[in-house]
Amino acid sequence: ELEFLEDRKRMSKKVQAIYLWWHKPVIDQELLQSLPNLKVIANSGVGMDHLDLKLVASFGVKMANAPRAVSSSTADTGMALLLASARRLVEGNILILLWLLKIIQDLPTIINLTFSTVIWIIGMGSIGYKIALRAKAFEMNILKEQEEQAVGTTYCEKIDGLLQRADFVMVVVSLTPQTHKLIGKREMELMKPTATLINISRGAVVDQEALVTALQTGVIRAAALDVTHPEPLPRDHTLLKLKNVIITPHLGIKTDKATYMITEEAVENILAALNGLPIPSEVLPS
Ligand SMILES: O=CC(=O)O
Repeated sequence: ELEFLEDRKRMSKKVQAIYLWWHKPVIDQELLQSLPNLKVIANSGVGMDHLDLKLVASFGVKMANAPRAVSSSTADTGMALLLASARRLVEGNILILLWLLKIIQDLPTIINLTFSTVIWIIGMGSIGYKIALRAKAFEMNILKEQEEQAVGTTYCEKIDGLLQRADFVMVVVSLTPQTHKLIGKREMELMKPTATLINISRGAVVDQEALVTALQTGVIRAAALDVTHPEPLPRDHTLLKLKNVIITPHLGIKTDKATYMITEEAVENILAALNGLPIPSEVLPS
């Protein structure tokens, strides 16, 4: 039996599974208390930062996300941003007019990806792994230390050297209290002045104030962001005005096939939970 609900207050007590469609409905204590039969919440994406995992688990409710459906799409978006920034595609699309009108003669230099260009992928989960595959295909160098997978307490000791060596820093890590503003002023100052920061995780993983300053003062070359904090940014936000930034509206997984694939994965997770089987993409509270 399926119910499509806009108004969470109308949710029947019989509900056993919720498919969270782009963070809706909001799951809080009140809702969980009102659903005594709830067994599983399946999320329509990979990031679970909108859910209080511990709270949900304390009600004996299982949770699942959809990494199979979203990893490749998100990795493609990350690479598209990397390429667009390196090859100045967005700027080039504007410059073509000035060039054909002979207003400009000299075109800007674009950045090479091959020949010892180094990418550091922060967050070697299912998306990070797919980015690594793509970066390899572009003959980029992936930092060996990646495998050490350092998010957590050992992170601070490791992060500095990697930031200093990377030409492209791709942020893919989940947003948690530990990764909030993980990339701040200090981290950006460690980066090469020629480096590019790409964020496809969550806006709050990067300190946006510090990013604005870093981009304005040449601390780093450029940024390419599919995520910001908040989304969308207010109209007068400086990030929207800087020439060395590309921003897309959280397009990460919004492909033509995504809705189908994500829903299919969510249904698999829900059916497994309802039948008491192992949930393929179960997410546990950390
Ligand atoms: O943002 C997209 C996701 O969390 O999968």
